[in-house]
Amino acid sequence: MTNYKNDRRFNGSYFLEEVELKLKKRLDEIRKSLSDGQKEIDNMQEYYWENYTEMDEYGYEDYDNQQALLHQVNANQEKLQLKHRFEKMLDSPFFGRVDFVFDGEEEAEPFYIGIGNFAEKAGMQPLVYDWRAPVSGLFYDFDKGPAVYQAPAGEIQGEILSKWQYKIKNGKMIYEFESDTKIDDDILKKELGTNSDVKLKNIVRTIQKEQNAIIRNTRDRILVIQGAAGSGKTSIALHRIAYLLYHERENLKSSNILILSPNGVFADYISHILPELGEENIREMSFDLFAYKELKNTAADCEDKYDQLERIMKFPDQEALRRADWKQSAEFVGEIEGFLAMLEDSLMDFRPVEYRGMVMTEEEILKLFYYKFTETPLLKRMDLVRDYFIDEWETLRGRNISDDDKLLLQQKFDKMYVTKDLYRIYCQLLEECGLDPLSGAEYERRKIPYEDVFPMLYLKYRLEGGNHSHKNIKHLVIDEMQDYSYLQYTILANLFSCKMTILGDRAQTMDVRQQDVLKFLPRILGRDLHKIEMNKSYRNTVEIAEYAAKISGIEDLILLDRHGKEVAEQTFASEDFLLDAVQENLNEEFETAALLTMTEEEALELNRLLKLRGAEVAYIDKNSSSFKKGLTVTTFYLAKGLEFDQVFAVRGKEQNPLRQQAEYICAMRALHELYMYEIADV
Ligand SMILES: Nc1ncnc2c1ncn2[C@@H]1O[C@H](COP(=O)(O)OP(=O)(O)OP(=O)(O)O)[C@@H](O)[C@H]1O
Repeated sequence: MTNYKNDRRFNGSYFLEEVELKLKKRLDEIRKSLSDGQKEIDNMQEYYWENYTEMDEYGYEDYDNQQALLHQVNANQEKLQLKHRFEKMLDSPFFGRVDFVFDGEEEAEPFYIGIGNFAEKAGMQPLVYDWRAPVSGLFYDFDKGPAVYQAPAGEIQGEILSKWQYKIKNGKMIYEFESDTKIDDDILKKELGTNSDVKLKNIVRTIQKEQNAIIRNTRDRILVIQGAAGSGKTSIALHRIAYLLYHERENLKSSNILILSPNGVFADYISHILPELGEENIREMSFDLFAYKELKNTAADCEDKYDQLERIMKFPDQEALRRADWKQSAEFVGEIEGFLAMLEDSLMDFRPVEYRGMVMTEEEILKLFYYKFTETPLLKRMDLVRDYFIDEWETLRGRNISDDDKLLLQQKFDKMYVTKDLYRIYCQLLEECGLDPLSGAEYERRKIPYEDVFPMLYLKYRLEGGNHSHKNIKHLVIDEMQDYSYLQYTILANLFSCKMTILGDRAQTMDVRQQDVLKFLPRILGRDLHKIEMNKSYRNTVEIAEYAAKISGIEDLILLDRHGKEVAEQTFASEDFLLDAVQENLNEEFETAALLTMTEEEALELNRLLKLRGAEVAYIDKNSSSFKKGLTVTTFYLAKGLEFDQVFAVRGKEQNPLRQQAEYICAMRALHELYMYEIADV
């Protein structure tokens, strides 16, 4: 074996200089080619406008021109993406290196790993490998010694001689060292010890082995990750998407992926990771918002999930809680199904239809309705009977029915439904179940309570058929899985039959009881779902995580050995004293801090008092779409999924049924310092 240590390729600093030169050269070439490409596009357009009147009458020439133009535009678009990636890489071309000897060979090969592939010329062997490339798996999964990775051609075996980690900033080597262990704990602690940001960080430099296994899992159709707060679920889900986009780029585009996320602030918080990893951003949607849009023709307004939470905390009524829970359960889905079977008769008032000499008897209608079109959802079925009638009439008479008459016929057939109003039908369902119907008869006065939003949506789909606008979605990501009910998953399973990554933490359920969705998910999504548990928490210091674990009763949490200040608990006589303490403890050296309350009313009041003191604060409400550096005031439920360097949590009142979960959620938002405050009852 040659002394590979003398080879310049094995010296990170030399290699950095070389790569930077080559990156710059390649960037110059791309810029030139982009500008040539743009000139070509301009020329093509000019040629088109000058000549289009003389092009052949069949449009062949026109078509060829358009195709050539499209081809050039696409080529430029690809070059532009490459340019963005290389510009980013110029700042930090690589962060790791594995020296690997392939089985049967003598010499080691250095594999440098960065956020993207980089080769001196397109098609040449990369100088730097994308962190998602097969060979990069060596960096995340193995120590020194025998190692394997999965290449497209099969398993590649060999030996890792050494592993290196680098920190490069603005093109300068900040540090480089050889590390024996997987991803050195010291580096991880250093990364985690830094201040938080208003955006979630990318973790490519320090992905852990168990996290890597989830990111690179392409085998399982449905992957469910139950992970403790701060275990990296959201980070992993986003890196997994980047990985899948890289590996399945032939048939998976960013437009084929959808994230179901809890709210706008969270969506903004995670929005930059994919672009940072060189991928396009993906669509994000709140399931609540989706439901409201679907029901906008049924009622003028829908209650918000957060309004329901506020009500539970302010007026805890056991009976109401039980009812709301029941309406989201498998049992209620069964009730709806029973009701639907009954509706087949009770909703109908059949009568013969006569039109210009042709009569369809009641018996004929019944036959079509209950036999021929029985598979069609109830509220859509009569349309088929009507179309059948129109078809028959037009065939017999040899002429078409006018649009006005068709409308008239539609009214005749529609009259056979006692009502087509989903809201009224839903009220009937509630009455059948012995519950009070909803109030407000006219559309403008209707506001659907949150507990009825998804049952009504379920009923709508069963009566009218599902929404098919998501047919192009090939991968669905559901974050905060514990906050979706049996009924919601049933609806989701009907809307999406694609691959899914589902992640959450039962200890952070925003309900009175913790919910383990894994108890019912296999029944809804199929038995082939794969469940993974993650108990290691990365976000907080040991002091904070241990304190939070006590609140929730979690015992199996594994903590990274990062220490900080003890958690401070204090009771104050008034809000003013509490705010004095917040302002005293606010540390300017941190980037972000949050004052978290249980209810919106408390958050608004503390925000108002802080503003009166002239403090610079940002307030997050349910319509906010981002959060800012400095101090933020909000409720625990809107802070879910986010993290802050310092957290000042204001504990709830004893009778608040969400108190335990809320305190756990607040505590786990803190990276470095946690203050648990209380205002004494007077
Ligand atoms: N391998 C890693 N390297 C560096 N940082 C990591 C790693 N894994 C997780 N983190 C950090 O830990 C913190 C928590 O990650 P993330 O928000 O993804 O966790 P989560 O499980 O979704 O948390 P929660 O359920 O509380 O919202 C983030 O700051 C993230 O950057």
